[in-house]
Amino acid sequence: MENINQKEESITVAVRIRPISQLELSSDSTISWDVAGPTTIKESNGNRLYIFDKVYDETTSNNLIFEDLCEIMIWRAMEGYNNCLLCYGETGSGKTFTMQGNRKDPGLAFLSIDTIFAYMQYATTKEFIIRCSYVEIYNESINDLLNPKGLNLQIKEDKKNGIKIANATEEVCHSVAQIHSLLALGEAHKQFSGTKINPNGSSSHCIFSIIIESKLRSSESEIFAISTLNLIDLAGSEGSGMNIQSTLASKNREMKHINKSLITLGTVIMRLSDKANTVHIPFRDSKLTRLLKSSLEGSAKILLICNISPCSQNYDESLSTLKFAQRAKKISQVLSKNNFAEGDSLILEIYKDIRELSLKLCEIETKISLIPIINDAEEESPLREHSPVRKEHSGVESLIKEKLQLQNSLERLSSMIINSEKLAVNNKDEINDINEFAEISIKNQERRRTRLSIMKDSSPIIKEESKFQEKVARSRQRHENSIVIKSRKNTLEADIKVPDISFEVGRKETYLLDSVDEFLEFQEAQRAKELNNKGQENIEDLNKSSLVLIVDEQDILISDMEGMLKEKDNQISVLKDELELCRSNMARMQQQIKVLKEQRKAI
Ligand SMILES: Nc1ncnc2c1ncn2[C@@H]1O[C@H](COP(=O)(O)OP(=O)(O)OP(=O)(O)O)[C@@H](O)[C@H]1O
Repeated sequence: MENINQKEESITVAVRIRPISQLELSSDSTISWDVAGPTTIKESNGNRLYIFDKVYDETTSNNLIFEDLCEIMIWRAMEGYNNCLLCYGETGSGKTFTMQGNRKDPGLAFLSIDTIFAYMQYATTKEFIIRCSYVEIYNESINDLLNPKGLNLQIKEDKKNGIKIANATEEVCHSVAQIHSLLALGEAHKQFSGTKINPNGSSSHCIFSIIIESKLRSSESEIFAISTLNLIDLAGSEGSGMNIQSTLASKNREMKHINKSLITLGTVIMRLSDKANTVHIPFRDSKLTRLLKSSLEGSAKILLICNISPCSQNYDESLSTLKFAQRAKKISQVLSKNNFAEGDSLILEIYKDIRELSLKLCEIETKISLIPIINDAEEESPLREHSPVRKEHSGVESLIKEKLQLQNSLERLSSMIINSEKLAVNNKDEINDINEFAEISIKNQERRRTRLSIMKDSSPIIKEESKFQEKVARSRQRHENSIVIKSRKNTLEADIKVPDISFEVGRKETYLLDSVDEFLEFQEAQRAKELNNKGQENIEDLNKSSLVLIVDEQDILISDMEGMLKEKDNQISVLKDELELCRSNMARMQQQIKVLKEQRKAI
């Protein structure tokens, strides 16, 4: 598969302005920031413009941000690339709303989970294992949000596994509802600051990690992919940017610790953004930066969403957030797919265990079937205790017990593996067990699947996935219709690999042919069939999805051009203002020169 990410990319940075609050409406606060285009934010009372990958105003929904920036992140994650979403901003700026949202507008974490499950239903050739962990960094201590006893967890660092949190709970999840309940459990264990600005504000950095493993469904295949999607809701950044010393002096210990992580993050970002920097990068100075080290160095694609308040009373902090965002934008990363050894894969380990247990189960079933059945007469016999059959029978109970245990273990192991069929059944269960959230989530998954099939030609990852699925479907079809020529005299046996994909599906088709000529003829016919299929496909593809894509692409192009036009208009108006200023300065200077000349004449 083409490696789409072996090029240098910068961190994706977006800015989101939250709506003005009731409290702010009733105060004498004014609006400080305007969105001047899809990528530009402007000071309301000034001419300063800041440009990012995306800028969102107060009317933007989480769903729109997700489709703009996160959907592709999930696709990458499903294909084995690490991703990290960070929400940054001062207290009350909307970080948690962006991550979690509400029932009407679910946040990026919930939409990510829905999309992961939609993808798993779409990718019919693969099987998956999903594991989740949820930790917070509070007062420079890492606590397990899924286990209240897991306090002050340590960071483990080794060359093979990279950076990990030792003993953090990792739950294997097989449904959306199960992940939702983990998020709710974590929420109940979080540290809250409860400030006046934001009564429900969080005072810790919260990291929700989803580890995604996938493997081709063919049982022989040992090819697997593994990736981590980190969703990070940072604590309020106030005081971590400007006036650090004065702010720190006036805050309590908790605040200092929050800031220690964020100030270190700021320093790390600043040094990484300076390409000429040769100074040491202090990743190890805080827990947050230690955990983010490998992501920032390129092991994960980073999406940074900087949240700001629109109000004048928060101007300094918003400006500080924008400057942080500008520095982050300068960081380039060279991304690569995870390269794990077989021993690191849970999915392969589970497959191995399933194979071993199935074998044992077979042996036990054979043993049980070989034990003669005691008939009633024998049971009644006074010699029954000494009967060899009876003796054998005493062992049957323990065999049946062992069989039941094996069956339970097998069931438990295979329930960890997710595939498209199991999900279809799961979704039905979730609908039956209806709650409002499950309904929203299932509708969401359906929508994502539709988008997935519309987007398949425009995303390199989806294109590969769908090309692959089409190939497998074709090869299966061919296998069913294949003519197996029976051996006659002078038989020639030839193993014909299905072109391109036999390696991936790990399957060979064996045809028995009578002569070399027949073999060559057969090959020719296969090739012709393939070409014919391709032609058909191209026409169908063109008819079906091209129109939708062309319209979609044109819409994006138009909105981008409108944004660029707005930006240019803004720049022109800034330049016009400057020209006007220059002209009036020039007129004033000419006037002064005239006066000076007259004065000189008079002298
Ligand atoms: N885009 C938005 N649309 C509607 N309400 C929003 C939006 N952004 C934020 N809010 C509301 O503003 C308030 C503060 O937002 P939120 O709790 O997300 O801030 P935060 O940055 O996470 O704060 P803290 O750092 O203290 O946890 C909440 O009541 C939230 O519902």
